[in-house]
Amino acid sequence: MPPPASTTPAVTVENLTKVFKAGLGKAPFTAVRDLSLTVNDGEVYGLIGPNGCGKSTTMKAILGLVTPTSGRTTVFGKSSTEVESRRDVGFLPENPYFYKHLNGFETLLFYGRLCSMSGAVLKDRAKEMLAITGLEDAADRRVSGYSKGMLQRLGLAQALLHRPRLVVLDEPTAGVDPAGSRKIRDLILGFKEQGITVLVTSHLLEQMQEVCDRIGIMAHGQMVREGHLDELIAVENETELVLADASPELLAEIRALVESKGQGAKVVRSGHPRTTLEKLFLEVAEK
Ligand SMILES: Nc1ncnc2c1ncn2[C@@H]1O[C@H](COP(=O)(O)OP(=O)(O)OP(=O)(O)O)[C@@H](O)[C@H]1O
Repeated sequence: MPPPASTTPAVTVENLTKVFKAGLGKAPFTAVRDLSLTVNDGEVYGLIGPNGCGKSTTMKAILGLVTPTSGRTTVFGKSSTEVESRRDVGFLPENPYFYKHLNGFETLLFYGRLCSMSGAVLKDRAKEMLAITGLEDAADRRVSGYSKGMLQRLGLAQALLHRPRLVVLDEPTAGVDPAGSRKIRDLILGFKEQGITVLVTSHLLEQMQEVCDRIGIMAHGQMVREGHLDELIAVENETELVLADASPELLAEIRALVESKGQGAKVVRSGHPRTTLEKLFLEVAEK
C-alpha cells in the first residue's frame, strides 16, 4: 500500500517562460511560454509533445537546472531555486552519462556518495536497487559493456538510490527494445505503488498510456491539452462491448436489436479486436 498522499503538490509550474538568448545577430528563442501545471503527490504525470516543444526545458526548470525568464516552479512546496527543494528528488536525464571504467555497483556507490550516503547503508541500498532493476548479475561488469536498456535501468537505480519522493524521468525508454521498455514500465508502476511521484516524458505514447494518471500535451512551448488519461482518450459517444466466443447468430440478434430498438444508436464496427504490434512482438520474442 502506498503511503497517504500529501495535499502539498509534488510539483507546481506557474506561468513558466524560458527564453534562450541566441548568438550575436540572432533572435532569442522562446522554448517555454507561460506554462502552468501541477503534479499531485503520488501520481504519475506524463509530459508529451513533439521534439523541441519544451519538455526537457520544463523539467530542468523544475529541477533548478534552468533559470526561468519569468514564472516560478516548486517541488513539495519549496521553490526550485532552493537547493533544499532537490533533496527528495531523483532525476534520470535524457542521455545519462556514466563513467565507463566503473562497474554497476561502483557507479551506484559514486552517486550515493554525491547524495551524502555512505557505509553499509549505501552498500545495502545499492545492492537493493541493482536487484530491483534486474542488474544484480551485471553488478561487477564495467558499465562500458552495458546495453542501452541496462544503462537506462542503471539510471533509474541511480535516481531512486536516496529514496526520493519524486522522480523526474526524461525519456526513460529512449532507444530501448520493447522487452527492456516493458521492464522500465513495470519499474515505474512499482514506484507508483510505493507512493513515489513520477514526472515522465516519452515519445512512446502507448507506454505513457499504460503508466500515467494524467497527461499534459505540449506544443511550441505551451500546454495545449491536459487531463486525466481516461477522460482525454475516451470517445464520449461510443460504447465498447467485447464478447468472447459469440456465435454468428448471437451477433446477428444483437445487430437486429440495435436496429429495432436502438433509438438512433448504430453499430459502428464489429470484428475481432486487434492486439498491438508491441504485444505481438513480446509474445513471439518471449516464445
Ligand atoms: N541551452 C539552450 N540554448 C538554446 N536553445 C535551447 C537550449 N536548450 C533547449 N533549447 C531549445 O529549446 C527548444 C526546446 O528544447 P527542449 O529540449 O526543452 O525540447 P523537448 O521537448 O525536450 O525535445 P525532445 O523531445 O527532442 O527531447 C528546442 O528548440 C531547443 O533547441
